[in-house]
Amino acid sequence: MTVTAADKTGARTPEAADVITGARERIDALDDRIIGLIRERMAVSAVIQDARITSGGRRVNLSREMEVLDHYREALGKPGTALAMTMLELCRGQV
Ligand SMILES: O=C(O)C(=O)C[C@]1(C(=O)O)C=C[C@@H](O)C=C1
Repeated sequence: MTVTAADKTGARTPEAADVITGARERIDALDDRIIGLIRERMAVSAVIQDARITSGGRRVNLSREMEVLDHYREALGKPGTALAMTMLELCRGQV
């Protein structure tokens, strides 16, 4: 049995299936860019952490993390805080 575009998208018409297929391609491209930006952020964060640790400091700086969390919450609301916490974990590991 062949799988149609409508099956894959959940759409009930070919027109809706076309819209969804096109929009999903854009989402996949956006996700690739977001992942690239996250990797870039991880590398920059590592530079900061290495400099601080080499100078005798600690990996984590909680006051800065509060600023980052506020930034995301102000931009995206409460789920932004959860997103920022995941981002910080990716960048500095679990605390
Ligand atoms: O800004 C810093 O001081 C960093 O170390 C970067 C960063 C971050 O990824 O945003 C990572 C760890 C710190 O706890 C705070 C923030």
